[in-house]
Amino acid sequence: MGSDIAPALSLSGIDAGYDGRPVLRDFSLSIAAGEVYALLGANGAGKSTVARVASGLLLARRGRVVLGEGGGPRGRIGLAPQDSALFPALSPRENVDVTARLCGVPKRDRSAAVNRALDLTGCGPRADQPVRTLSGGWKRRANLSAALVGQPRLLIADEPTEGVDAATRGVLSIALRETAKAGAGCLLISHDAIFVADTADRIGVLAQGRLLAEGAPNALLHRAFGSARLLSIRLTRPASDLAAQWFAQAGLSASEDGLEWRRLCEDALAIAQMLAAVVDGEDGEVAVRRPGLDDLVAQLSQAPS
Ligand SMILES: Nc1ncnc2c1ncn2[C@@H]1O[C@H](COP(=O)(O)OP(=O)(O)OP(=O)(O)O)[C@@H](O)[C@H]1O
Repeated sequence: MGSDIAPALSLSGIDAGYDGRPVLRDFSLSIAAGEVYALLGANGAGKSTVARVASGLLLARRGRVVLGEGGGPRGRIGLAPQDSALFPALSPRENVDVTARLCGVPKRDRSAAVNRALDLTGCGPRADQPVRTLSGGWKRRANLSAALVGQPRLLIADEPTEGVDAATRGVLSIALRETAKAGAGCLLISHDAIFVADTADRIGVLAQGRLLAEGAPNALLHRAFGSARLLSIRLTRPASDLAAQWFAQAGLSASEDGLEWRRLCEDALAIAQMLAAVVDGEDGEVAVRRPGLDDLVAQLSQAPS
């Protein structure tokens, strides 16, 4: 993203928390117009707190929140919260229409704006039945449509893919990409590493209220892991003493429950071949894969900050 583009969101030097307990300390983040920025991090890292500060739901004790060019009205933020903000007795179309009114979309443009927002998430086939009768995936689509109807300059989507299937995930990814292409900045909060890898231009990894890494997903993965591969062995019951000895000698570490053994290394394939017969004898499975964003989050969250 070019630095000449005005940020859709700029947070600088933010201190924020709850009941006097700090969560974010001297926290800064900038999202360009046209950019999808994903915040990743373990449970409790502070991701939703960033979203609350950005959307004005939580007041920062210190620091600056600047929206759009010099800061736009709050109506220009579209918020798709983690817990759906829809009226269960109304249909997606009626819910999106209510949000359009609240955002101040003029009456003459409202029907087109509602249709456009429903189309963006592919919500059309379920647009006219009560939200309470919809499955989780369709509710997620409707939730995002409501956030999009005001054509926000900043879209904040908190866990938009929680509990959705692969097809819906694909549709929601395209909806976010289209929204960014139309010039909005998107703050995406997600534990869904596949969705983030498909959707985000940049990611930030948050731990204990601090950004530990920031950059394009592939660049961050390359920086963290280079050409190393992740070797993992999955067992249905803890390894026998002899197998455990083999795994430990090959440099693998066991998970807490003893059912998974892992090692990140350059020669993962060779080690997997060497251990194949031992794993087979334990009735287990061995796999070698490229480390992903969830591995990056786990690695950074474990490292002392
Ligand atoms: N309303 C609240 N009152 C008090 N403490 C809160 C409140 N909301 C969040 N917290 C605390 O603030 C910290 C950060 O929470 P936050 O919800 O921002 O994390 P998160 O990264 O979004 O987590 P998750 O992935 O589980 O949604 C946690 O320790 C949490 O317990």
